[in-house]
Amino acid sequence: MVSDATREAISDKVIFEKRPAKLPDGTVVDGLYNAWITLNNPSQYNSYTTDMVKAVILGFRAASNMRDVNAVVFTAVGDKAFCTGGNTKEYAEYYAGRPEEYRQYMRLFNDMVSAILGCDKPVVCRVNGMRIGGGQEIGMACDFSVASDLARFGQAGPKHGSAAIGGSTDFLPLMIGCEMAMNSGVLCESFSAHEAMRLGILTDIAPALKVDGKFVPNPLVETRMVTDEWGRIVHGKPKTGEALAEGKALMARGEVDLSELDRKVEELCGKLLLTFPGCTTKSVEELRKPKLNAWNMNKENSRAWLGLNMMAEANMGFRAFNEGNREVGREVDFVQLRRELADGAKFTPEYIDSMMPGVRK
Ligand SMILES: CC(C)(COP(=O)(O)OP(=O)(O)OC[C@H]1O[C@@H](n2cnc3c(N)ncnc32)[C@H](O)[C@@H]1OP(=O)(O)O)[C@@H](O)C(=O)NCCC(=O)NCCSC(=O)C1=CCCCC1=O
Repeated sequence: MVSDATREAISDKVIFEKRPAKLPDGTVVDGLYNAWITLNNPSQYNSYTTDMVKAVILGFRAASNMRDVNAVVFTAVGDKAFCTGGNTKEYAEYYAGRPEEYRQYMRLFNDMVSAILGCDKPVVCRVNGMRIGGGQEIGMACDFSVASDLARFGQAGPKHGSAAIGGSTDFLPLMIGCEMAMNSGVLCESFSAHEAMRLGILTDIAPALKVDGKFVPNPLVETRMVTDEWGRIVHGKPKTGEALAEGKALMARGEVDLSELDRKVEELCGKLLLTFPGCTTKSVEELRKPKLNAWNMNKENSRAWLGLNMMAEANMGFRAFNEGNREVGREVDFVQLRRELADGAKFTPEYIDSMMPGVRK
């Protein structure tokens, strides 16, 4: 149930809140609200469990129907992660080897993405930290994203036994271009908030590190618009060498403060408030169409493939992440796997067990 209460937990790990709407200058507006839907699973980087997916759907549907709600803010607890996708513990310990149940789960996941894309209010993703895997997918389904400049963005599928077909393969080519989409969706190379902004998946970024009481830009990445010796833009790329060491030292001295992120999110919601509601909804609906069309074209096939893949690579990859650790690693030995598959290895339970990190010395 979602009521008009100001704040309530709609599952043990999702909070629904109606916060008073504000004008762009911060003045509170009586009788109007923004609905905040907050993932609350910080110890697992705000990854979503099945129950959380159900609650997110409920939250979006409820906010969509509330006539006094201006916009929806989708965010998460803490400053580490917005969301790192599906809960790998649940994937590894429950869904691995259960293709039909995972297919049912994917009905819910698809409904979550569709609930965001079909929300009758503009949706703002408040990116409080890393947005990875399915987290990136539900984030990109939102209409606007405003991020902490310490956040990182990327996919995990092909490293952990999945494919980024819960939205990213639909949205990324449209939003950042096919080539960078390949980089992210296949190689799983993550990018910084500065790079994400430059590539076009963020509306704005906010400094989040305070050193000696002052905000400083992310000290781990290059923030100047400069090129390397070969003429390639390095803005947003990780610093290296001495600059990186200095950046890390600054990071260690500072503290994370998301107040500037909150100010920017409220300001954006305030700008939305100063528009005709019907015209804004229509504009949002139209501007969503490229994402929605791509999503609707592929989501059912993707669901079926993901279900069956829980017998093979997902079974192996998510278990490897879940059963591995920093010492033995959390990925399979891809070269060994490829060699053995080329020799005809089958995805039997014994073979999957034997591929867990640290099992074969
Ligand atoms: C790269 C990471 C996101 C961050 O790495 P790092 O900063 O080194 O942190 P970790 O030590 O790895 O993680 C900290 C603790 O959080 C737990 N954690 C992180 N992510 C998850 C998760 N998704 N589910 C459950 N728990 C998670 C981690 O285990 C640590 O806890 P511990 O107790 O062990 O200390 C890295 O964390 C990472 O790669 N995470 C997994 C990302 C991932 O594979 N996500 C699922 C992708 S697939 C997906 O989302 C899909 C969506 C719909 C369609 C189908 C699909 O596959």
